[in-house]
Amino acid sequence: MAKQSLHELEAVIADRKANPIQGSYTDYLFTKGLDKILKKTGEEATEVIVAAKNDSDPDLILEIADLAYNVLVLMAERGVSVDQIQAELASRIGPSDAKKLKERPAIKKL
Ligand SMILES: N=c1c2ncn([C@@H]3O[C@H](COP(=O)(O)OP(=O)(O)OP(=O)(O)O)[C@@H](O)[C@H]3O)c2ncn1[C@@H]1O[C@H](COP(=O)(O)O)[C@@H](O)[C@H]1O
Repeated sequence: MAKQSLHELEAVIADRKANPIQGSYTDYLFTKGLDKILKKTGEEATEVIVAAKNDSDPDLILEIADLAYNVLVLMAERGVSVDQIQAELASRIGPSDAKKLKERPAIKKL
């Protein structure tokens, strides 16, 4: 199955911002501006909550993908990168996880 990484989608969104294309939904959001992007992000977050609460709703993955796309558009609008989010998440790795990571090479040597 074809996959698209967050970095790849980030690059497409950045390209739409730099080189607007007629009919592009991403360009439509950037043209409407921050308030529209925030409104759509809030709507998509609500749709994720509704789908997650409903066991028989088949659309949870679709709704999470919509939210991820909207958050990436919001990040581009506010100048936040996927790398920055990854660095922030990495900085939160707890002491026990850091210890486990340090122990890995020692285990390999055995
Ligand atoms: N992942 C997405 C993505 N997810 C959702 N959407 C669009 O988001 C819109 C959401 O529909 P809604 O009914 O909520 O909104 P609407 O009624 O169309 O419009 P408004 O409510 O915003 O006024 C749809 O038009 C979807 O096509 C997306 N549009 C684009 N992408 C990605 O962005 C790339 C670039 O897309 P374009 O900018 O359209 O070229 C695509 O190749 C995709 O990878």
